[in-house]
Amino acid sequence: MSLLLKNGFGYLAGKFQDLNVLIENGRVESLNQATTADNIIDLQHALITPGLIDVHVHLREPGFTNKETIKTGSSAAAHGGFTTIGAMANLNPVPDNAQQFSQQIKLNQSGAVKIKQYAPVTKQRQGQACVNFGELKNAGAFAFSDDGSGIDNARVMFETMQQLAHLHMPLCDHAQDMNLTNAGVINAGPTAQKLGVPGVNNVSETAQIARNLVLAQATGVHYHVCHVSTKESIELIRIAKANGINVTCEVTPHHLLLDDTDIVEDNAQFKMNPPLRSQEDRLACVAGLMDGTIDLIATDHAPHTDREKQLGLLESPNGIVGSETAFALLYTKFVKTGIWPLENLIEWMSGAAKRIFKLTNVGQLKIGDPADVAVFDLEHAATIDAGQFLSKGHNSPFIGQQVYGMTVLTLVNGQVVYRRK
Ligand SMILES: NC(=O)N[C@@H](CC(=O)O)C(=O)O
Ligand SMILES: [Zn+2]
Repeated sequence: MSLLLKNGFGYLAGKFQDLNVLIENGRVESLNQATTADNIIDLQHALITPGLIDVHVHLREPGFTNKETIKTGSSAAAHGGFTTIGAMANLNPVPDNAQQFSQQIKLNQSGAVKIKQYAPVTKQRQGQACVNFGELKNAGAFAFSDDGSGIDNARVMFETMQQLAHLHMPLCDHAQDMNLTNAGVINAGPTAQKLGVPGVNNVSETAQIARNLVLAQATGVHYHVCHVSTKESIELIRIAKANGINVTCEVTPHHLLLDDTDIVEDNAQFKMNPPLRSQEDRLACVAGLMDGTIDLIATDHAPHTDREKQLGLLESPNGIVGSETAFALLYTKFVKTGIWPLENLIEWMSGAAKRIFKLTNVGQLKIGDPADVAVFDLEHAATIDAGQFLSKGHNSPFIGQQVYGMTVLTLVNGQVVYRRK
């Protein structure tokens, strides 16, 4: 069976051009010659991109399936145009041994998109005893992360980096020194003061990155910083890169789009970790991406129940959903306004992750590649509506916003995993 995606346009050979993508046996057969196929979908001049890649999501299964499941989380990803996602290990049980990890990989196969599974760095993600890295690499770990928690013990981090350097595996760091967070629930600053809640200082992130950059340099490990959020962190990473340290980092859509001045009342839809920082920090994130200090965009999709998020800033858990809104929000805010070239956004949301994490079996809209493809409607406005989410989580600060660039179609290995009704 062949499928032709007709009358689209996409970025090819350095420019945007009309595309007619022919897919056969799950692979891209040609990009602009075909006129017929067994099945034809007329894209009506929508944008075709390589399937987006999100290296930072929380799928919650097993352990927290009231918040999300592999099925709902991966369907949400497909709805956002993502065809490959990196799933974090803050699950219950934590997949911290080969048997549990293999079980997790099996569970992940029920997903609508390709799921790369992170292994934890320490047993039970407690930051104390390291997992057996070699065993988990062999079981299929794509990278290691204790995401959700920082690793406060420098010796644990140093030994981890030594071993992962040896195994050629990335260490993905949720950089946060728990001794410095001051039990904060939003960014430290005027907004926290006004609302009368404790604030998280920038140094809780940046100090740990500083230490870890030193350790990364000493070990040569690929050190990847998850959801970077402070201007000081970005400046340190900029200097580290200039000095040849093997560091990469990601930024979330919300740290590019929002800052703590957007929090006008006690509303936990604005509570996540790291918190929305100051406007200066937000602008540093945008500048860091544009000058190459920040390598890619990842959503940190972190679903929680409606009930949990109604608890208010002090009591509710950290995190917001992101899979289903990321591309449209960023397209609308930064591309439609002329701030970013469209091809950069596509690179930051797909190609960069494939390159940096050396992802295999992930298509990039090249002839012979697996047909992992996304199609976006740049012409018509839509309103972000939690009722349309396929995620179990509705915890988004962006509900009600008008955007362009909603997903029309998502294919994984040539199979339709999302199609707009
Ligand atoms: N990013 C978040 O705000 N929450 C994440 C964990 C985490 O990274 O803290 C979650 O799993 O809910
Ligand atoms: Zn995190």
